[in-house]
Amino acid sequence: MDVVTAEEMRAFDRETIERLGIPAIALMENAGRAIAEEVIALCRRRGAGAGGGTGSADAAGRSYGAGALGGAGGGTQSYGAGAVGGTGSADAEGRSYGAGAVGVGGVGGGMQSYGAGAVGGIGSADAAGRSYGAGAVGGVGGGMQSYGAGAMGGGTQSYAAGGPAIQPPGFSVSADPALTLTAAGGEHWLVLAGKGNNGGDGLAAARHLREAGIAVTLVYAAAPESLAGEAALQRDAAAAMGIPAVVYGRDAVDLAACSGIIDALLGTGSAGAPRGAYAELIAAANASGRLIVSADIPSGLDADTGETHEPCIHASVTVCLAFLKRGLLQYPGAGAAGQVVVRSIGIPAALARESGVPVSLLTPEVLRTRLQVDVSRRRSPEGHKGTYGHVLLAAGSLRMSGAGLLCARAALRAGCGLVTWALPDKLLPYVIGCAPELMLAPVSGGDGEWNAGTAAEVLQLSGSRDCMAVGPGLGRFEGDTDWLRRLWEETDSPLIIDADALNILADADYGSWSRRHPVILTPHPGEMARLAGTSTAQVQRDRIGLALSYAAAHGVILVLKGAHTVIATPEGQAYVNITGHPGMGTGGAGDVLTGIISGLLAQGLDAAQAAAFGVYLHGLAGERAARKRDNPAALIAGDIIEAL
Ligand SMILES: NC(=O)C1=CN([C@@H]2O[C@H](COP(=O)(O)OP(=O)(O)OC[C@H]3O[C@@H](n4cnc5c(N)ncnc54)[C@H](O)[C@@H]3O)[C@@H](O)[C@H]2O)[C@@H](O)CC1
Ligand SMILES: Nc1ncnc2c1ncn2[C@@H]1O[C@H](COP(=O)(O)OP(=O)(O)O)[C@@H](O)[C@H]1O
Ligand SMILES: [K+]
Repeated sequence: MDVVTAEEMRAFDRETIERLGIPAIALMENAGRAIAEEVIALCRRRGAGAGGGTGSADAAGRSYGAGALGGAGGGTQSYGAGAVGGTGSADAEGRSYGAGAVGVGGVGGGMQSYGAGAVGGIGSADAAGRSYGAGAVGGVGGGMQSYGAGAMGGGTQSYAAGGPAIQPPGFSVSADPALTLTAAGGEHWLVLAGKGNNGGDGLAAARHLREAGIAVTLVYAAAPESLAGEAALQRDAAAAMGIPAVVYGRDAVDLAACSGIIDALLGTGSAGAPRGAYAELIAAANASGRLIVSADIPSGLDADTGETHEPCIHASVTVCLAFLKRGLLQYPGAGAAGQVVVRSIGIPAALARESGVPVSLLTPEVLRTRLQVDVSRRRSPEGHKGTYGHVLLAAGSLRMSGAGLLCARAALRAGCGLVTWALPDKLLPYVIGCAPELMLAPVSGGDGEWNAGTAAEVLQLSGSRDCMAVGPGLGRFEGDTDWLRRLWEETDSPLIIDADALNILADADYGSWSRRHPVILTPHPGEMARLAGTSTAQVQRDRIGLALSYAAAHGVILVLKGAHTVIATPEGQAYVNITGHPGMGTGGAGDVLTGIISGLLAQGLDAAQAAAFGVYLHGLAGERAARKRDNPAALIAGDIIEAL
């Protein structure tokens, strides 16, 4: 899934309108419809009657991709419960990716399920039960009557594993379930409309909600006469339908007197902190305690950096239009957006590909198709330990031997054939037997610390290894710059640099160091700040932007760790990972990541593949490890290794 800036988004808008000839109003209509569909799905899920289900796409609260919100329908009539969810894809962890595939939805247990499973029916799942591609999970029709293409005929369970949809015999008919709410009586939504196109999207959504029987009131942030272009057309259409409207500042408005709020105040055209009526409406909407659905981005969010201005909407759901915006992936914006659903509005996805949008969400599909990673990690039936490569690790010191041990064990669990851990010889008696699978290579360090003279020994060891990881628990020592420079310039395999080895780099002018093989740097934000000569806060201000520019300028693969880790390549690509868990904020979790990446490198993945796939697997393992604990706060780094 491509991730765009506001400027890229505007260019794709323009191209669609000017080159393809699709009128701007058509895009806005699609946007309004998409927003309305998500609001209706929300109303249905919170038990307004029809769906009865409380389905949510993602136990971890993340959902990217159209249809991710589809839930299970258990009511007597479930129009579209699951049907809406029928356009997304989900992996076994419940995360949903991508437009056009099948969401977690699609389970219809109602007496009549229109669309439950209906959309599903084509696709495939891998052996691990993860489902990729269009239609993968859908197709479970449990209703007494199932209408719709792909509905699996009312059987108890019918899985559409790759097969074509089976039509029930006889006459069939389908309605427009995504825009239908059978019991809309209790719903009254306010649509907060700005005067730009974001407001226009909200106004278009209002008409569809009204059609679904939901009471709607428009709240204009500016005088309606000040709207122009397509937004003005939407204003007039809403007025012609008799949708009630008030103007903030002129009429009395109580934002708590509703069942939900559509935030269509500011979108990608927003500049700086919200001003005047916009700021007041945002603050009042947040204070209302009502559910907020944002159009495109939460108003007050910087669409590129993810900075939240004061004030910024705190949405439950953000219906992101056409392409995922960078600011929705970067904290704190990611926290203000709630569940993100990316919906197509008629701007071809190929535009982003063709124009070389540099940032992608790291999904299994992106790993497979853009990075060409074999995510199934197939082992050759005739493979042996030599097939899967040999990691050399230079790590650990007297006070931080555990970092080396964690890293080495993680490399083994990542599936490499062999791991040799080079460590100061004084440590040897203490770590012997800690991980019997490891090979230990003591280097001269009488006091348990590293010293500059060990470079030759490490280089000697590296000669017959497939990659080298340096840094976890290393400590600093006299002459460490020259020591690292020798490893950098003379190792004949990919190098991964972490922890204190990053701090050595930060103090060195390493731009002049020569290097023939790829280097992966894995800084956390504090280490990144030292590398880039800036503050941690500045690093966190726009992690994607910084990672892209640093990796390109220094010719390295950069793994900027932390929630939503960014992997950037020297060629100018970046991948944003969304696996992981806050429980992973624990000492040694980064050492585990370094081990995983080196284990993958040894198996022959290239540096970008190993970094991206390593980060992805590390996050998944962290999630699994967190689920095993009574409370995720109890998670420790070793648990992540065991969950690999
Ligand atoms: N063809 C298009 O351009 C499409 C645009 N779309 C929507 O249009 C949005 C972008 O629309 P616009 O470019 O019109 O911009 P916005 O609607 O985001 O906002 C621009 C308006 O807000 C005002 N404004 C900007 N910053 C402000 C601040 N800090 N405080 C108060 N007022 C501020 C500006 O004066 C202007 O009137 C997208 O986010 C999306 O929702 C969609 O309808 C799809 C198609
Ligand atoms: N909130 C979070 N969500 C996802 N991943 C996290 C979160 N907090 C930490 N992590 C991950 O845990 C690891 C911590 O690494 P690091 O800070 O280097 O720890 P250490 O130096 O103790 O090994 C990183 O991979 C980071 O991305
Ligand atoms: K908005």
